[in-house]
Amino acid sequence: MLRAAHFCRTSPLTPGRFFTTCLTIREDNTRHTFSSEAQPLEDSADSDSLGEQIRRRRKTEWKRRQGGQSFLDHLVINVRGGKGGNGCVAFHREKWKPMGPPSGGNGGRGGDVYILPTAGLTSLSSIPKRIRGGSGASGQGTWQNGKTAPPTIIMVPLGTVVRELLPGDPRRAKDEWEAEEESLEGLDVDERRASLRANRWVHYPRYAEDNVNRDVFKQAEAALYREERERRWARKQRTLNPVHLDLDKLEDKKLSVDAPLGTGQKDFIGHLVAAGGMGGLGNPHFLSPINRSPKFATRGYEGERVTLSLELKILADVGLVGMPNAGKSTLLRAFTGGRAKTEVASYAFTTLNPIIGVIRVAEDGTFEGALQGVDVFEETIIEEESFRGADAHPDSSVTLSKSVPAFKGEQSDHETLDSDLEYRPGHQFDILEIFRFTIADNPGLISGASENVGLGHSFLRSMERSLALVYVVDLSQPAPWEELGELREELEKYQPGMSQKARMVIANKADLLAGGGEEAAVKDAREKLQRLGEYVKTNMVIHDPVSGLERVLDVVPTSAKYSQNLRKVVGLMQNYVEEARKINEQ
Ligand SMILES: Nc1nc2c(ncn2[C@@H]2O[C@H](COP(=O)(O)OP(=O)(O)OP(=O)(O)O)[C@@H](O)[C@H]2O)c(=O)[nH]1
Ligand SMILES: [Mg+2]
Repeated sequence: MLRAAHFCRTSPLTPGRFFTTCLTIREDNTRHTFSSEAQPLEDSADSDSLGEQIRRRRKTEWKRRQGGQSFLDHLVINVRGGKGGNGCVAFHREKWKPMGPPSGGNGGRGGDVYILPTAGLTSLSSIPKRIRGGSGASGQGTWQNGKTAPPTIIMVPLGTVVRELLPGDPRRAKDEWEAEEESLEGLDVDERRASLRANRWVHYPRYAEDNVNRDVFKQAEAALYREERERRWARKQRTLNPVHLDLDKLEDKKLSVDAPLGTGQKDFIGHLVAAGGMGGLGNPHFLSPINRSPKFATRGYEGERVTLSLELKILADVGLVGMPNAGKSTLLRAFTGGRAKTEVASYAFTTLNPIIGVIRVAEDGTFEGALQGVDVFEETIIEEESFRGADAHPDSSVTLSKSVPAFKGEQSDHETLDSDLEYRPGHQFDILEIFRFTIADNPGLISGASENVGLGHSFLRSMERSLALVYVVDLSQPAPWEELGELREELEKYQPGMSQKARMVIANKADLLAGGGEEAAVKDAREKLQRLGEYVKTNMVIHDPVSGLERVLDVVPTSAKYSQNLRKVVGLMQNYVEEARKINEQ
């Protein structure tokens, strides 16, 4: 196996220009270094925000190196039940009783590992990749049995699907028996036997050699292997019935009346995924008419080892799909009035994990996000700085809002709303709300994502169950239609037929084309939009599986930054969601 360590360092060359140097040390000690000049950072940035930019860029680079394997909606974890405690070899000692009976206690059971759906959690980020149940305590003299380890509970968010990975899956770790087999590889018969014995038996001090030559020990060993064969078979049977849990409800089961007494377990603590190992047997267990003084005991068994894939079903009704920097995150922020905390910045792959926002709509099509009073959705760093400035001077008039003319021909969502003072975001909106749906902002999808270019395309997993997909393209690009074709291709490569879920094309950043309102610019913008519409009409037709009819995607120009024309987008999205929900109900 080729193991490699990576060290990356981003260092300033000249102010504003940065070099990323990566050093890879392979297992065979060969070193591989490469440097790449990163995109220049903003010149105007002060040292604070420069540091912040470097931090963010490093985070993005780290995520890119994961090759699309580390989205927080999907996690593969290795779980081990706790090891059982060892049995004890001891003899009772009392005054005037020199040859007391064997009195070694049994080992305690290893801790079981449970998985419990929990309200209030939203991500899998807090779950470690390796989880191990506690070990049972070893037995002691005077018949003292070891304590059973307490259970370990993995708390997962509601909506998590848990699947056990089966043999053959490269991500699966070896189970307890396979791991032992692996450790014995390359040993000859005697070494193998010695190793197996060392893992299974505890001997009275200085009696190890004597024990292994005695018949009573050999009989006990044969019995142990017979029993082990049965347990091995039972463990194999378990793979025929692997763990598969769909944890989308809170469970409040009462313990069955048959629950063993003294488990001390009153509440439901979850679903058992890996049982702890049995404790070892103390030496009284081997007492027999032909062996009055057993000088051996067994060790505790390893707990079950399973590899689980945890998948968070993010059930967003609508998913935004677009190239990096198209403005998906800005759109989500504008739809939710800045409530959705998703980062916005002018470099590619700012968004590293899918993020969900809720859109609430009133009867007349007003959506709550438009009432938050934010007119301009700036980049996160700029917004943070403005907030800091406003905090420092409470009397100053620094606000995020600034008036920007709507791009010609399109309505501003805020202009129409200013007069409607009865609308208020927050709880007041509850009485007006007639429809609600969720929307997901995704990381950027680029051409070649299926070969793990960029962040790969595995984040689309959370979109599989979306009711509708919406393409977001940057209208200020010279040929936005080319982006569309690439996006569709990547969707299809991820899952054939997925592009059929697309319903709309948002042509964002329209303000950049005709924000000033000059006639020539407006004319150009209109022509570009028309060309985009024609491309969509001829190349992006989808076949509605229900009606059997062909369907043309809607094309809507918007400016996410200045919240323009979003009302129309929300209205259309509402239609798609209503339609899809109706079909799903049938
Ligand atoms: N002028 C203008 N700029 C916009 C608009 N929407 C987004 N931007 C800018 O475009 C840049 C990228 O925006 P993001 O929202 O981060 O883009 P994204 O698609 O989420 O990018 P990734 O997360 O990297 O995939 C930021 O600098 C935004 O301020 C818009 O409608 N008009
Ligand atoms: Mg983004």
